[in-house]
Amino acid sequence: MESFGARLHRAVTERGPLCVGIDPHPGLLARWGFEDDVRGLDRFARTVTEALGDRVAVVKPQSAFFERFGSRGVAILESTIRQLRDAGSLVLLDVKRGDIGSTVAAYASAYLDPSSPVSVDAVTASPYLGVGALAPMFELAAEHGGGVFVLALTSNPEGAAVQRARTADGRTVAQTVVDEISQLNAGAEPLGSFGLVVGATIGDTGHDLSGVNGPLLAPGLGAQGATAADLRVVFGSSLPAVLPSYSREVLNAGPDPDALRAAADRALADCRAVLAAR
Ligand SMILES: O=c1ccn([C@@H]2O[C@H](COP(=O)(O)O)[C@@H](O)[C@H]2O)c(=O)[nH]1
Repeated sequence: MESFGARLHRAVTERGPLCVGIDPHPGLLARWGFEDDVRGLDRFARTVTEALGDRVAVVKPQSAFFERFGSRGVAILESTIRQLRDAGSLVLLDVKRGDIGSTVAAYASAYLDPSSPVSVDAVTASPYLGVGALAPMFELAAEHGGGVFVLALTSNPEGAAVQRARTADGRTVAQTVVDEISQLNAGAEPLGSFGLVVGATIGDTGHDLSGVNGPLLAPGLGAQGATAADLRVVFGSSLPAVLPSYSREVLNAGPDPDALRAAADRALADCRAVLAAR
């Protein structure tokens, strides 16, 4: 079984370092001229999938925007995942799950067991019940070639109070998360399967990401105010591992598929210019 890290490395080599989110905000549905209902959700997700599924390395559906329509929204999430995988992009489901270990095992089977209808290539996870509590997710991901991106330094301003608090040994909470994920990826080639979420908005926080040996998902670009140039400030020598992530910045260009593709191409070009100049 090929690891997620290896599959991601190949996807980024072939398609470029870019993740585009599918975030069907009510405001975006309105802007696209779609109703804020299940049909509008379906049209939105299909439009993004058909425009970008065959050219972007990673597509990141935001589960919340599907869940808000109940079981019919989740059914659309299922079909969106299928279509994206058929089109060749890796699917990173943004669900930010985390719980006690026995419940994490159930989340793991939901998203990382290939027999599940909502099985994806990778998920986002929250470490605030302890990184160790996510072990069932790491284990199932390793077994099936999946990936897990754990929140470390999130892009929102509220995150800092928790994530940059100091633990008893003087490290920040975020640095303990970084260090635990680094251990999981030790020795993996060409890239570990366990990633971190580090917002592009956070500036130079002095955290040491040099040993992660896994992908660094960078949301916060575009709508939240960060630019590709900020990636250099946030990530420094770890730039090669960065997977820049845009949602509204690209989605605002829709629903015209050509305009969506052009917006994704622009985002990729902006990031490539920074990542190539490292
Ligand atoms: O730290 C984080 C973690 C996740 N996100 C998610 O990424 C997208 C960002 O959307 P934009 O429209 O590009 O702002 C969204 O789904 C968030 O839930 C994040 O922003 N920051």
